[in-house]
Amino acid sequence: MRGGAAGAGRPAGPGAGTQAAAGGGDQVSQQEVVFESVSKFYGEVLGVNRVSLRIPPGLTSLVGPNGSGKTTLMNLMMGLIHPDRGSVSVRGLSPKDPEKLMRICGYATQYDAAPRWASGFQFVTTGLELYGYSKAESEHKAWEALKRVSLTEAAHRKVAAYSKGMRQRVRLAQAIAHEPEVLVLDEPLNGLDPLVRAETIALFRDYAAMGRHVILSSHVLQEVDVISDQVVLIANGSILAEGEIRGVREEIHEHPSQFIIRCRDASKIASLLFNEEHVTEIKLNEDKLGLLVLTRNREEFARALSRIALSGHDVTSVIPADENVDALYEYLIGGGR
Ligand SMILES: Nc1ncnc2c1ncn2[C@@H]1O[C@H](COP(=O)(O)OP(=O)(O)OP(=O)(O)O)[C@@H](O)[C@H]1O
Repeated sequence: MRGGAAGAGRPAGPGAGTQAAAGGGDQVSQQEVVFESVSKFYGEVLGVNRVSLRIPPGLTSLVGPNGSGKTTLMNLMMGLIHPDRGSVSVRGLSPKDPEKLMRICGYATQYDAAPRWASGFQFVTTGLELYGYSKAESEHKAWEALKRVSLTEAAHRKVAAYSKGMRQRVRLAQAIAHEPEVLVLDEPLNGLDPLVRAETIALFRDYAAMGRHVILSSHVLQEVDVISDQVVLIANGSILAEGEIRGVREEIHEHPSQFIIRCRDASKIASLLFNEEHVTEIKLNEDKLGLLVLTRNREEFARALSRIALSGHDVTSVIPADENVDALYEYLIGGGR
């Protein structure tokens, strides 16, 4: 199902079973968010490409650089956009049925959407009234939600006077106010100070512990790795790796590096490198003067090649074949640097 992000192949990894399995049982999908071979284009621009994913209840983080497709996946789940190909279902519901979907979903976009003229309390209450709750019910639920995000003191102040972190929290309050089973939050930890961040994460964990879905996005794996039950790494509209963090980290660490070797006798060097345990694949050039080597261990590869050169084989040059892929993995694992 790969879309070939930056040309990366995906090694088989342990994962948490979030990868879509063909013909998954209907009973299971009633409890999951399912993408089946979903593609979405914005005109010529790729949003996501052939994404297949099963997200079980719990806390799942979508992680990837700017423009990788995180918001597109969230908007597809919430029925704000529809796939060009494939299908999406959210706990058995189609996103094309917004009335039912909105009853079980809460969505906080990354945009600072709360109207400045309203107080935090009015903003959350109005949202609930639109869901059909009575005024009294709406006010009660709004107050409870504002309590959950520690905004009761500022509840009657205008949103215009809120800090960035407070505006982030009032949107979270609006998303949780009707106690949805599926909470989708686009970059919800942006702009929060450490104390509020810790409280917010505790709220997510409480939600997840109740068997609900909490699906959030982040640019930075390190921001969400320890808090997530599963992570989904996205680049260029395709899933790079997904599952429990340990398995995903292993996949990243073990992703093969590619090198092009130019040399006099490529067949001989290929046969010597083939004995190395870290070498996963070798392709010989037709001219027999070059080869492409995939290795899981750059240091071992460098040592092996030095040994080969020192034993009299002529190696003209060695160049990394795909620095973009390496840089992407380094970005993901290195905290978005
Ligand atoms: N409305 C749109 N019109 C045209 N292209 C779009 C639109 N929305 C998204 N895209 C493109 O689709 C791709 C995926 O974008 P998306 O917003 O899903 O990524 P993202 O991972 O959420 O990025 P960020 O971290 O910056 O929010 C990008 O190339 C983006 O430019």
